[in-house]
Amino acid sequence: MDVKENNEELVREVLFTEKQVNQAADRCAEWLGGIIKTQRGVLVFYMLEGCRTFAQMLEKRLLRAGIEKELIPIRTSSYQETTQSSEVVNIEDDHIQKDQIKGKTVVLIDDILDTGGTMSSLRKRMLEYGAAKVQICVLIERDIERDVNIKADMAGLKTQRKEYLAGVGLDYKGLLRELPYIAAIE
Ligand SMILES: O=P(O)(O)OC[C@H]1O[C@H](OP(=O)(O)OP(=O)(O)O)[C@H](O)[C@@H]1O
Ligand code: HPA
Repeated sequence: MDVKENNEELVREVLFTEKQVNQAADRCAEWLGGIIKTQRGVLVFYMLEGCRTFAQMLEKRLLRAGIEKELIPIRTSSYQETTQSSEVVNIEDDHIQKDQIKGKTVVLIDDILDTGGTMSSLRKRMLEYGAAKVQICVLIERDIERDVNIKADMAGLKTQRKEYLAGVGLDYKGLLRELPYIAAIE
């Protein structure tokens, strides 16, 4: 794919290379595999759209380690085509059997933990459905002070950078999700 087709002219700086992203996915898959193997009936959810790529990376690694686990998608959206989080997080979870969640450990997977709005809404929702415990795993966590009290239990990568990020599923105004590395955009 040429640079133009990939919109790479929008990239200001590569923050994490493809190799670093793969190593981060290795660490997250190992963490997730540990939870799945040691706790019964763990439910694993991942957030569409951004986390599709990271979820596939995890699934591939779990399979390689001999762990077959369904990762269940939930569509969430708060940024739409902007770079600002809205106060309201839409969670589409009609397809999920809520009574299955009661008493279970739930793992929530996402590509990025930024303001924490998305994760805290989802965690609240899972606890309302009766989850015994909610664990959070993200590919990248912004290591910043946030209004919402939330932290990843496992973050493959961390950054204190403030710029909007793109790549490995993360989009910039609907673009750049396909980049194999994580870049600073603005
Ligand atoms: O910590 P936060 O500030 O809530 O941001 C994190 C969320 O924002 C992005 O999703 P978005 O709402 O843009 O939808 P998308 O996954 O379809 O890109 C990203 O994929 C996370 O789910
Ligand atoms: O920096 C970001 N990039 C892409 N999507 C996001 N969602 C929250 N923060 C970001």
